[in-house]
Amino acid sequence: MNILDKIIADKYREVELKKSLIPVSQLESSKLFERDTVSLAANLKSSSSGIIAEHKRRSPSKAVINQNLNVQDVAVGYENAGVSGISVLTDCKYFGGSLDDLVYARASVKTPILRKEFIIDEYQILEAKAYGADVILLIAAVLDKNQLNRLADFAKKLKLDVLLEVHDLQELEKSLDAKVDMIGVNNRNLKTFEVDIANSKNLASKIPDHFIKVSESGISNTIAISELKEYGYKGFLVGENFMKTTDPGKAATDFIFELETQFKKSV
Ligand SMILES: O=P(O)(O)OC[C@@H](O)[C@@H](O)c1c[nH]c2ccccc12
Repeated sequence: MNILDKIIADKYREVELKKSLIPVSQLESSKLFERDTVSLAANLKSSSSGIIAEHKRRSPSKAVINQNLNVQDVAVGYENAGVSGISVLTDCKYFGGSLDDLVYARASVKTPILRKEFIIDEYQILEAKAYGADVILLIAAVLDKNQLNRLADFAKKLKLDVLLEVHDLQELEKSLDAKVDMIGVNNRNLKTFEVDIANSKNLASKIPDHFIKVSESGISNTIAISELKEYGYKGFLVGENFMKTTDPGKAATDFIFELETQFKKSV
């Protein structure tokens, strides 16, 4: 069993347990359930920085990244830096996150928030909405075509944006019928942890133009972003590069400043 299989096997058990503890009616009665969501896709279409900055304490590929920070401080720092979106990991066992992280981040910022989770069931989408997310992630590697289409439609009905993540051509082809705004190409293979930005470049031309293209993982400098922009990418998901510092908000501010300076030089 690879790590992704293990995560998903655990996730099915976790979701069954949660369903038995907290009924859907309780999620639907959350105050945040009524909140008007903010669109990440719309932000990425406008001339925003395109940076989606992630709160990630640890990961199976890197062990500890940063355990000393407060999610609210990180979220506010990212918002002040001018990011287009904030991604909050909610998986506990492998990433050290929680739904509490999501709700605390929500309480601190207006920027669209992505619930970064291994979603396999509608119940988790209801949770995302109830805890204040604007966007959910769907991972093509762990869902069949029917699940992808069904979960994407369910999220859209709740007025949540969907970022559909693929890693290779086969996953991309399986995803093309889903009614989502954004396709994310993960530069990290979730089964082997190998990271290569070239993955985004290679798949770019295969993604139809009506999807907003997002490049995910392993982005550690602004040159990589300039290159990815030439391939049509509008969104850039950056985690570790910010989270490994003592002040991720400052790291994001410096990064976006550098990006803008680079852009001005090139025009
Ligand atoms: O820390 P990085 O290399 O900048 O990567 C961020 C993000 O792309 C990564 O955390 C991620 C991409 N897809 C995922 C799916 C599940 C968990 C995590 C992820």
